Amino acid sequence: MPGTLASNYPSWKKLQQIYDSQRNQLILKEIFAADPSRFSKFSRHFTAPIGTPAISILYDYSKNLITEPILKTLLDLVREADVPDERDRMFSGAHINTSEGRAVLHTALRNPGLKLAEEGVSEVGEVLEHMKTFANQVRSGEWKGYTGKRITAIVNIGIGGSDLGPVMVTEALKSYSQRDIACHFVSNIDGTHLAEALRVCDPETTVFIIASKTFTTQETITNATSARDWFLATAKDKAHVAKHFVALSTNTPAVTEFGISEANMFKFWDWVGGRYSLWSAIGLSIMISLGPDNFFELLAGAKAMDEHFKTAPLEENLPVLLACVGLWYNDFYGAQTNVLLPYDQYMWKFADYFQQGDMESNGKFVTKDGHRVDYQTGPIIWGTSGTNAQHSFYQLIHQGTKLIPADFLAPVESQNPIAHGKHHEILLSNFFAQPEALAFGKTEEEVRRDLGPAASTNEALVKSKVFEGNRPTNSIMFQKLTPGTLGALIAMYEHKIFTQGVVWGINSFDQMGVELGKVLAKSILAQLPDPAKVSGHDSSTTGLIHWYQKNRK
Ligand SMILES: O=P(O)(O)OC[C@H]1O[C@@](O)(CO)[C@@H](O)[C@@H]1O
Repeated sequence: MPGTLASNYPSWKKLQQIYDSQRNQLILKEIFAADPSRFSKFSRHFTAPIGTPAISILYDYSKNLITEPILKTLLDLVREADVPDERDRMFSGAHINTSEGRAVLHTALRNPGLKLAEEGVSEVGEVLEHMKTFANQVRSGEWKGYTGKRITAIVNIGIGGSDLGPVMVTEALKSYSQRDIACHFVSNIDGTHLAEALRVCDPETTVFIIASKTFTTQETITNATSARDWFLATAKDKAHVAKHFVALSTNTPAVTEFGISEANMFKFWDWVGGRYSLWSAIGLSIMISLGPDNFFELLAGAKAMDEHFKTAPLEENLPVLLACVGLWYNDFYGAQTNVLLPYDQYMWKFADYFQQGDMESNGKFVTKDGHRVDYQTGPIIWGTSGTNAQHSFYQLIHQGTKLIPADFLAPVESQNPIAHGKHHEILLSNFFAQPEALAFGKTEEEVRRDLGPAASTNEALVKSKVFEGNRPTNSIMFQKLTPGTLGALIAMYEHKIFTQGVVWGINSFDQMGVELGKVLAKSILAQLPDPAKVSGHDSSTTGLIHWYQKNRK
C-alpha cells in the first residue's frame, strides 16, 4: 500500500531472515557451478520493432547474489507494496504526487493522442508539432537572425531537469546530430559557464532556449538576463529578441514578463517532473540537434518500454527486476551506492543524468504518510563510461571494502567501427571481463601459482593480489545506441526508480530537499555587500563570509 513502511511487509521480514541466514552461502562461483543454466534462467530479452536496427535489449542479472527463492520473495514484496496498482494509477493520471497534488504523466509525453482528463494532456501533440516546425525552420536555415543570417548555434539555458536530459541525450545521440548547428548548455550561475559559451557564439546567428519549468529558478533567470544583455549590446533593438530567444516553461506570465512572446514559448505542464521532462518541450534542443524524426523515435522507444512495464508479468519485467535487485543490495546488504557503467563513450553523461533522476526522486526519509523510514531509501548513483572508469575507480570496486552493485551497459554494434571494428572488440572484451572478474575473483592459490617462487618470500604481495570476487553486477546489452533504444533504456530506469519508491512508501515526485539551501542562499546574498549586515549565522558561516568580504577585490 503506498505510504506503508516497507519494513512492515511480510516479504520484507522474510527477506531479512533469508539475508541473515544465507548471506554467507551466496557465493557466485558456487551458484554458477551448481546450475549451468543460470544465465538462461536469470536473463531477459526485450524487443520492439522501433528504429533501425529494431530495439533489442538483453538484461543479464545472473551475476547477482540472488537465488530463485530470493527473487520470488522480492517480487512478492513488489506485489505487497501494490506496485502494479500504483503503476496503473500513475498511467491513468491519478494525482500520485500527493504532496503537490499533481499527476505524474511523463509517460503521456511519449503517447501523443492519449485521452485523459488531466489539463494539458490533449495538447501534447500540438506542442510537439510547434517544436517540430521550429526545429525544422532552424535546421533548414529558414529561421533567420535579426541580420538575416541562418542560425548556427543554440544555447540551452537551464539547470537540473531543464539541462541534464538535453545534455545526456544530445551527447548520447551525437552521431545522429546535424553537425552544422552547435549545441551549448549553460546551467551554472558561475559566470564562467555563460561566459565560455558566449565566447564562441555570434549574436547574429545564435538562438537562446530558456528552459525552466517554473521560470523562477535563480540561476536560469540570471543567466537568461545576462544572455539577453549580451545579445542587446550588439543587436540594440529589443524587437530583435523575438528572433533569438524562446522559452520552455509551464509559466506563461513569467515568460512574457521576461520579454519572450507566447508565440516563442513551448509549454508543458505541472504533471511533468523536472527530472522526467526531456520528453516534453524541454527536449527542444534535442529535437533541433537530432531532428524531429529522431526525437519521435526516442519517444517511441520510451513508449515501448512503458507498454512493457505496464503489461509484462513481474517475473519478465525489466524495470521491476532491476528494481528488485537494487532493493536487495540497498536494503539488506547495506550497499550505499549503485554505479552505472556504460561501455559506450556517447553515454558518458548517462550516470550524471540519473544522479538527479534517481537521487532527487528517492532521496527521501519520510513516507507519503509522514512516517520516518527505518530502512535505507534512494541509493547514491554515480559512474562514467567504460573503459575510462577502469582507470579511475575500479581498484575500489574490485578490492575495496565496500559493496558496490554495478550496472554494465554496452552496444553490440558500434556507431564508429573504426579500424575494422578492432576498437569495439577491445571495448567489449573489457565489458565482458570486468563483471566476470568482479563475480569470480582470483584466489590466493591462483595468485601463488602466477607469482611462482616470489610468492614464498612475500606474503603481503600475495595477499594484495587476491580478488575476493562475489561482487554483483547487472549486464545490459543492446543492439545499437539508436534514439529508440536510448528512449527505452531511459524509461527502463525511470520505472525502476518508480518501483523502488513505491516499495519504500515515499513520494518519488516532489523535491522538498532542494528548498532550504536556496532560502538560506537568498538571505546570505543580501548580506554579502556589507560585513555589518552579516548576522544570524553560526561562527563558521559567519567566518567564511567575513573572510570573503575581507579578501575580495
Ligand atoms: O526547470 P526549473 O523550474 O528551472 O527547475 C530546475 C531544477 O530545479 C530543481 O532543483 C527544483 O528546484 C529541479 O527539480 C529542477 O529540475
